[in-house]
Amino acid sequence: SMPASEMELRPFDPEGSFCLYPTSMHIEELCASIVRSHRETSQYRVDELQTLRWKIFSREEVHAYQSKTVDEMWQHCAMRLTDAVQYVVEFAKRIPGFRQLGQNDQICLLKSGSMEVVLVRMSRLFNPENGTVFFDGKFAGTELFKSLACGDFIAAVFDFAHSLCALRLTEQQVALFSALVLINADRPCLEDRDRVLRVRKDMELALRHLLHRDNQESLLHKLYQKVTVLRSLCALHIEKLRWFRQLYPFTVHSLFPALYKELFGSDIDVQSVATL
Ligand SMILES: CCS(=O)(=O)c1ccc(CNC(=O)N2CC3(CCCC3)c3nc(-c4c(OC)ncnc4C4CC4)ccc32)cc1
Repeated sequence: SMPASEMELRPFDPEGSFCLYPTSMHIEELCASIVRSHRETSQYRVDELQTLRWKIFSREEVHAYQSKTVDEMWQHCAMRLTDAVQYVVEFAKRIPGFRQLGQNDQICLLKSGSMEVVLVRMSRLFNPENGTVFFDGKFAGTELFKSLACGDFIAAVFDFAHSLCALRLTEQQVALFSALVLINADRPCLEDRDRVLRVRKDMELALRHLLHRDNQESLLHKLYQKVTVLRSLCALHIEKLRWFRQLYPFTVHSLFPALYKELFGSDIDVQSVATL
């Protein structure tokens, strides 16, 4: 988090909490704009997920998933993931300041951060009462993903969703935390780190402002701890992806063109997409 000294340096009048950096928005407006972007780009609203809680996969349906080959189940999951990643791309494009970054830095932040945001959003899809997550239209337990042959990874994903769920974040807090996860000035692939850092500082201010307003400042360090877990989960994910790609090179190859054509539409090499 930002040391107090830096807070003083920033042009910032306590009354209006007006910050002069690129977004030239009041922090209140910045919060409202990020929350709106999150709502507009969430595949499911929280109240919809509430009404769907009772829709759980039957034994036969679970068995059908478990009967898929490793290759088929990875393809199926990849499609679900690619849908989710496309919504995250839309969210990113609506974050004030993101579109003002260089094109390569926008792609760099998305390549390195979209999986982390998918994981943050997954906590909204998680039902802690029965440890299931909303996937493919119903709620599924870890056993549904057995044929992925990544039991340890899926268990870690569910554990993370459970632990984030336990913080009982509001939609606004999820929105601002997602923006903070995405606008990360430490990504190795960045070209203009300082520009990203300025947008990042606005995201930090917005989150601190919201947590102060919600009288939940104690959440801030818990959220920063979650960022470390996110990083390790994504590293584990990339390990699994590499393992899978060695086993099924053609499956992965057929997957990627759809992804980067859809999401990035620029001539980045397939290798870099694989690190998504
Ligand atoms: C991105 C395109 S790509 O570069 O071609 C690409 C890259 C990686 C893969 C393989 N990983 C994968 O499929 N994963 C990983 C993760 C778990 C950790 C993060 C997202 C995940 N999660 C789910 C999943 C859910 O898994 C438990 N539960 C609910 N929803 C979802 C999806 C968000 C809709 C569904 C698949 C899925 C495939 C394709």
